[in-house]
Amino acid sequence: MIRVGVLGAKGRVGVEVCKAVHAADDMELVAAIDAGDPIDALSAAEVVVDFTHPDVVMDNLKWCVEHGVHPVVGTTGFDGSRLDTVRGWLADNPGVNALIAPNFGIAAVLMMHFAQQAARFFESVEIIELHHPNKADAPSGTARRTAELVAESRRKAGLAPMPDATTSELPGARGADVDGVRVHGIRLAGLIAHQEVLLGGDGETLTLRHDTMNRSSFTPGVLLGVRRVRDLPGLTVGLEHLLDL
Ligand SMILES: NC(=O)C1=CN([C@@H]2O[C@H](COP(=O)(O)OP(=O)(O)OC[C@H]3O[C@@H](n4cnc5c(N)ncnc54)[C@H](OP(=O)(O)O)[C@@H]3O)[C@@H](O)[C@H]2O)C=CC1
Ligand SMILES: O=C(O)C1=N[C@H](C(=O)O)C[C@H](O)C1
Repeated sequence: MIRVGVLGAKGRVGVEVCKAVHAADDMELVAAIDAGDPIDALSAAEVVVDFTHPDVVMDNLKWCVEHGVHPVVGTTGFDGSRLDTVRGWLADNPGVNALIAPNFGIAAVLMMHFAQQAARFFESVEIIELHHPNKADAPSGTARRTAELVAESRRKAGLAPMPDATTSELPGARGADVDGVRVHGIRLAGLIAHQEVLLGGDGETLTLRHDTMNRSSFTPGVLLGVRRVRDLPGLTVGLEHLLDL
């Protein structure tokens, strides 16, 4: 049995993670912590799943690593500098591993993978992410990561910057620039989490679209991460590394 703790246990995703861990034959839910609860309850866990908030996730991660607990993190807000900080903590605490994934949905991971594969064939790529209005961060972690993967593919293929003749714009009208890729964020009541990657070339376009219909869709990926994190040395970023893509 894997002893699992959950941080953000009363949140939209945390509730689903607790249910999934509870239902798994090979896991025991030893701690379910939310804001204001003492974190020490997590000492009984081997693996901790974090779905909290970008403002608190670094403190949570530090606690886990320093207490020999392997974190599996779905919380977003990670940039290169935060990831380097986590790598430093892990280097100081050998034997502890961490998995951070901007999206644990299998279809979302495939969408990112397909975008990365397709990017080198197109002059233009832009990303539209659409989420519920209670989301704290923009752009979404998934969109940020997709843009980085697209940019990496374009660099490897030696592509020129994307054509864009805009010389006059209202601030924000062209979205955020993530590694040279434009990302547009929609916050709309009724939505959960959705993303389109638009790829354009000479006389044709390709649109990759992913839709999250319910938050239980994240739990198979989370459980996979919980089962595997102890055997993944150091920091792993992205669920794709656990899938045979
Ligand atoms: N990687 C993935 O697949 C996915 C990632 N996410 C990300 O996960 C994060 C959470 O999303 P969501 O569930 O919608 O958010 P919610 O706001 O619904 O849930 C977060 C929960 O964490 C609690 N919390 C806040 N601070 C702490 C703390 N220090 N310790 C323990 N619990 C705390 C919050 O309490 P309170 O409300 O009282 O502050 C809340 O109950 C976001 O960053 C989101 O982008 C979401 C979906 C999928
Ligand atoms: O906040 C959310 O809801 C989601 N957050 C993650 C992100 O920022 O990419 C994953 C998914 O989009 C849902």
